[in-house]
Amino acid sequence: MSKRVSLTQYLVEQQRLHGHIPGQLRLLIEVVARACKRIAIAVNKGALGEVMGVAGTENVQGEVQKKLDIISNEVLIEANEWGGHLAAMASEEMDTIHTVPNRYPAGEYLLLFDPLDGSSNIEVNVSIGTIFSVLKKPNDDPNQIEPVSEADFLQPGSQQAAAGYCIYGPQSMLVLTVGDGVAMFTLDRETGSWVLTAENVKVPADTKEFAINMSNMRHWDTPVKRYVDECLAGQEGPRGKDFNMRWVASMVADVHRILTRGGIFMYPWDKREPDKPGKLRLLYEANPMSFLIEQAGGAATNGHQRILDLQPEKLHQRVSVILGSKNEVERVTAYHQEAKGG
Ligand SMILES: O=P(O)(O)OC[C@H]1O[C@](O)(COP(=O)(O)O)[C@@H](O)[C@@H]1O
Ligand SMILES: [Mg+2]
Ligand SMILES: [Mg+2]
Repeated sequence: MSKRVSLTQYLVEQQRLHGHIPGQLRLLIEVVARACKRIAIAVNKGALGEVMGVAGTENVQGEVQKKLDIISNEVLIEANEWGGHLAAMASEEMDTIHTVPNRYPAGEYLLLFDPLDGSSNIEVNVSIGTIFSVLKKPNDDPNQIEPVSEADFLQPGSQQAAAGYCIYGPQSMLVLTVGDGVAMFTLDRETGSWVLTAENVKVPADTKEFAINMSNMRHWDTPVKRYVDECLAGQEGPRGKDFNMRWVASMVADVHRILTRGGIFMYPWDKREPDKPGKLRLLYEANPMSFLIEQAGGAATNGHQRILDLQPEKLHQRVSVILGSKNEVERVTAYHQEAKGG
């Protein structure tokens, strides 16, 4: 890759080649990328800035909010509020949707985000990130401005127009798909621009690396326990090969590793909270990551169904997540079928 290609150049070229990035979508992606650059700078300041510690409030999920959860949420709202490209936003850190004030021309898109992913790693200087998903506003009749409702956001992940994440690690990187493969950009801190550093990213179908929070093992369902036991049995076991394990506890970092070298990531249902399908959120964690993984040739299920086919019922609903290298995801999913007697 000789000539340095900026995010805008890449989007314009992709539009020329595939025609999937109309002006408003390009603008939206550029605005989100700029907001992530501001969050990257705040994260990078660490204890030198006012970003560490708790905010003293709880979000709709009942989780203690970190200062950086709030700061990142505000940066994204502020950056996108002037409208022109989107009609409303939804966030992990906001109970309900945030519509763009109608003094601005409402745009065609809806933006959903996890403003700060991996919150438990903020204070320990481990990679964290921002995850985003873009949907089209349904029945977008330009002649009648229908007020946007929460129901407009409840679209299956297969309807996403774009998805991505920004990882704030040793490098800040933006990883993006608009449905024509996955591209990665690295933030050049000297010029402040996102520079294309990888495109047509592919996840290998096979892997010897699994990621799951092992401390929950006693709470797992049989199919997950069986799969992990077989990985741990290694060469002498039914898989006939040794597996390695990784768990960063930042979904962005675990998924970034998988997009970079393969692997399987699991945050399955467990009986600690049996009424909850899982810990991770469908609309702004599982759907965008599943779109990226599938666009890179991987797979993503909840153990039973393709995540992108799930019909959302609530804005903050949770889901069991199994994603990554295709053959491993299919194996874990098959174990769920077998357990169901399928
Ligand atoms: O602490 P655990 O149970 O290992 O959970 C880690 C998971 O929780 C998360 O931190 C949840 O995301 P948030 O930090 O955005 O709430 C994921 O990034 C990560 O995969
Ligand atoms: Mg998260
Ligand atoms: Mg979060």
